[in-house]
Amino acid sequence: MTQTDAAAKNLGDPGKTRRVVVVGGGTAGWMTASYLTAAFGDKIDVTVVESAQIGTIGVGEATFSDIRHFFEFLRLAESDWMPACNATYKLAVRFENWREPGHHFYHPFEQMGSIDGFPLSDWWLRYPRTDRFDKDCFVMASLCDAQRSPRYLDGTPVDQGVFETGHGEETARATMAEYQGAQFPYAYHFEAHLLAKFLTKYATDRGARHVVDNVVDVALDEHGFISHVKTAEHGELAGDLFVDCTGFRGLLMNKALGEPFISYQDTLPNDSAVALQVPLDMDREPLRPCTTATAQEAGWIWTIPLISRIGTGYVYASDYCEPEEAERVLREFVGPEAADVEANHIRMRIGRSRRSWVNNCVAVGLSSGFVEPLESTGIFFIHHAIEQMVKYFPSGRDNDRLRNMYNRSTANVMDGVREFLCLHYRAAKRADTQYWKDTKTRPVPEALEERLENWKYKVPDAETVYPYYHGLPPYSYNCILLGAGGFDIRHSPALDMADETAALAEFERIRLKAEKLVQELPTQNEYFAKMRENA
Ligand SMILES: Cc1cc2nc3c(=O)[nH]c(=O)nc-3n(C[C@H](O)[C@H](O)[C@H](O)COP(=O)(O)OP(=O)(O)OC[C@H]3O[C@@H](n4cnc5c(N)ncnc54)[C@H](O)[C@@H]3O)c2cc1C
Ligand SMILES: N[C@H](Cc1c[nH]c2cc(Cl)ccc12)C(=O)O
Repeated sequence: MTQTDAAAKNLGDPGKTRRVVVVGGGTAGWMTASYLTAAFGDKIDVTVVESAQIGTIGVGEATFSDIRHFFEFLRLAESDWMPACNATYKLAVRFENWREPGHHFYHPFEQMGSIDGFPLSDWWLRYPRTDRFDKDCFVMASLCDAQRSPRYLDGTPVDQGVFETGHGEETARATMAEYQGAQFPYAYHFEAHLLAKFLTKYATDRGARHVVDNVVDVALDEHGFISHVKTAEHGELAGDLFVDCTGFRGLLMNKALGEPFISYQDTLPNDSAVALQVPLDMDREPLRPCTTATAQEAGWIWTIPLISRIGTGYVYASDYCEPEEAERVLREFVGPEAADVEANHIRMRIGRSRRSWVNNCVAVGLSSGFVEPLESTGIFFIHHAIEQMVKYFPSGRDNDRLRNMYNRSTANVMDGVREFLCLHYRAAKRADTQYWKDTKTRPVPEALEERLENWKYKVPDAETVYPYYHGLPPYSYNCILLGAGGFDIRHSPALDMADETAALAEFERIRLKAEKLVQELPTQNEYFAKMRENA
């Protein structure tokens, strides 16, 4: 649709927000364009402008289980998008060597039970069945160790309960906020550039305009609102709302509008990464249904199994490790398969924009904020931002209240995830290098210091974790604290007197359910080999 078409559709009404210009064609840009077209159809006019010269970040392949709501909102079933994105399932993050060499534990997608008002983790501290908190309290930990698929070969999902949406699995349409309390049993891994390509078609098939060009200037009016962006070859792109999806550069939000950036670097020092895309033959190599985070001397290496390749990379602190050393460590970790693969070195901007919505500009993705991908939160931030953008969508220009509510919500999500990541380093037992020694003394957000002291006496629960919505449930904190081994946590004194019968029965129920599912479920390799056969 040309700008004149948009005018003809009365899209230029100053009292309405009808023309949305998205600058950037990475995961953030195309997730935003797709979601807005799904939300508002032809009531708004969406244009995406992306540079052919400036690349996307090229990584970002593991997700939260909440991402299911994004695809459902677009009315997409897994069969619609997973094959196009070489996607696999993710049951958990597997943390290796965070406690000591050779040790691993999981942070799974599975609610943790409670007995007589006490979390299962508290009962486990009083009556530990084994030395594996994760396997004793979560069925999924055993499925991860056995590298099982979360679906049977006929496609039936492992836990029917999570799909009771009232609409059937394929057409449920909901936001993350509507599902608080429920817990889907798995998330996904997918190839980032293939997802962007898939969503480009999804959005343009539904009317979004795609302009491949460089934005060379951002024009502000006398009120500091963006009137248009100027492109190298396609003239001016006018709009009512501009979405900055330009990545770490924050072209509109931080450069044109001058919105300050709040760094998290003092508490999260990992500011660099080097990534490899390593070919994988799923007929010969296992497809572990987890994202793996393997601790290293100055950071950690991610391993993300996809249908055709492994996404892997070393996230490290440049104060402790040079890029060349990081690449050497990564290549040694991967082995000979990495020999002919080009490395992608990335400098990460850790922190967030003070505000992510200023005047008529909303930043989404890396331009809004980012923390290292230890818990796969980048795409969750995008998804949350887009849902909130629709929730607080402006009627015109006078929307201070909507903007303020949006900015508070966005800041809380990122500040909360920051705390959760800081916890990983404080809770990690290892202290064998200066990097790991420093994790024990490095400052953390003040509120977290207080929470850490409290958690030594009482496992984390809804009353004692970060109080605002940030995507992570209390059980996630228990997984990290009791998995990483660096904290001595006491059980509640009440459990010295309470009857433990029901708790011990619950541990046995978990053990038997895990045993049964490991016997019944296919491996992820078997599942996707079957899907390939049926294609
Ligand atoms: C090392 C690393 C690992 C990560 N792993 C994960 C993960 O496992 N899970 C997860 O959820 N997230 C992860 N992330 C975050 C994830 O990669 C990003 O959130 C996601 O890719 C969104 O990026 P983006 O679209 O904001 O920016 P980018 O991908 O950088 O895209 C920026 C876009 O802006 C365009 N652009 C820039 N300037 C201009 C201009 N002047 N004119 C026109 N176009 C312009 C570019 O062409 C590009 O299309 C990771 C990030 C890093 C750095
Ligand atoms: N909103 C939850 C967040 C969550 C719960 N468990 C995990 C495990 C991992 Cl590895 C990442 C995020 C979460 C969800 O998306 O499931």
